[in-house]
Amino acid sequence: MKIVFYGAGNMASAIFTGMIHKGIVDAKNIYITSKSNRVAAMAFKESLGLNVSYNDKELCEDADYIVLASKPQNFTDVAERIKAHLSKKTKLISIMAGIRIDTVLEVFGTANPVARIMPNTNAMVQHSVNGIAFSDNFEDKDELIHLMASFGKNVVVEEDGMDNITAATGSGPAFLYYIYEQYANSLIELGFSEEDAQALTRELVIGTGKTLLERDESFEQLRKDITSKAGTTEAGLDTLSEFKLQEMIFKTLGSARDRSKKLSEQ
Ligand SMILES: NC(=O)C1=CN([C@@H]2O[C@H](COP(=O)(O)OP(=O)(O)OC[C@H]3O[C@@H](n4cnc5c(N)ncnc54)[C@H](O)[C@@H]3O)[C@@H](O)[C@H]2O)C=CC1
Ligand SMILES: O=C(O)[C@@H]1CCC=N1
Repeated sequence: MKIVFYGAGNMASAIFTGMIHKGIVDAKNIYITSKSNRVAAMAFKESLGLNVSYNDKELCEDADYIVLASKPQNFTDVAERIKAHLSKKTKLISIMAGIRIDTVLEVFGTANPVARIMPNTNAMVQHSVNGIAFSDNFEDKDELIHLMASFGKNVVVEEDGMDNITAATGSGPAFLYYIYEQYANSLIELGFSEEDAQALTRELVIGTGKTLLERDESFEQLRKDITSKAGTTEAGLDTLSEFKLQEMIFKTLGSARDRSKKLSEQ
């Protein structure tokens, strides 16, 4: 199997690192190319043993999958590199937020099988959530689903569901990291050093994450287990509940979803 990544940035590297670390694809079957960060691409060759090439004919020849992993705004440039060498049998995998399947086909002027994937950077620790939407002519979906399962949980959706999954779990890690940043900043305000604030917040997040891995109680139950009657947690939660946190998060997700829709219209 030959998998070619056009783009070797944050998201592509999380995917191919996850695939190689999980042993689902041999590094020698992965080819990457980029535009700007050639040094980074060569570093991946050194660290992971994959192939780096800038020869589009060589890259596209006998490719089973070509992963379109540039930013949406660079897609047409990437397509120009691939067009002349694209085989009809090659399956196109797009991770570009907001770019619809019919747009991919229109830009290439082909009828290749296309899958839209919406992963997240947790792929680098094999714990992504992957929204997947297939073109109608995509055969042997199970092979790709198996590949994607190597670095995360798959959620197969109709293409209209991709805007929501992009907001919820594609951008989702960034929203949580932002909340963790504010938590650490608040620890500094409480009087902790910046170093301690970062370390304590990190440990808290990792600890609650590991609890969620090992316990199946609901978020609410896990919260209630901490909240002693008339205790410190209850006092804090009484204050927290005065702010419209759920509305803030919903509006945040709504803006990300709307941006995904806007990208689809371009
Ligand atoms: N970063 C994330 O958490 C996620 C990103 N995505 C999507 O993944 C795509 C890439 O995002 P990032 O990895 O964050 O961006 P990035 O800027 O880190 O990587 C973009 C890559 O595309 C390459 N590139 C640009 N023009 C090219 C060309 N003409 N030929 C070959 N390579 C070219 C760049 O050299 C770079 O390696 C975007 O479409 C984004 O919507 C999807 C899910 C999550
Ligand atoms: O911010 C973006 O557009 C990309 C897609 C989801 C996460 N990062």
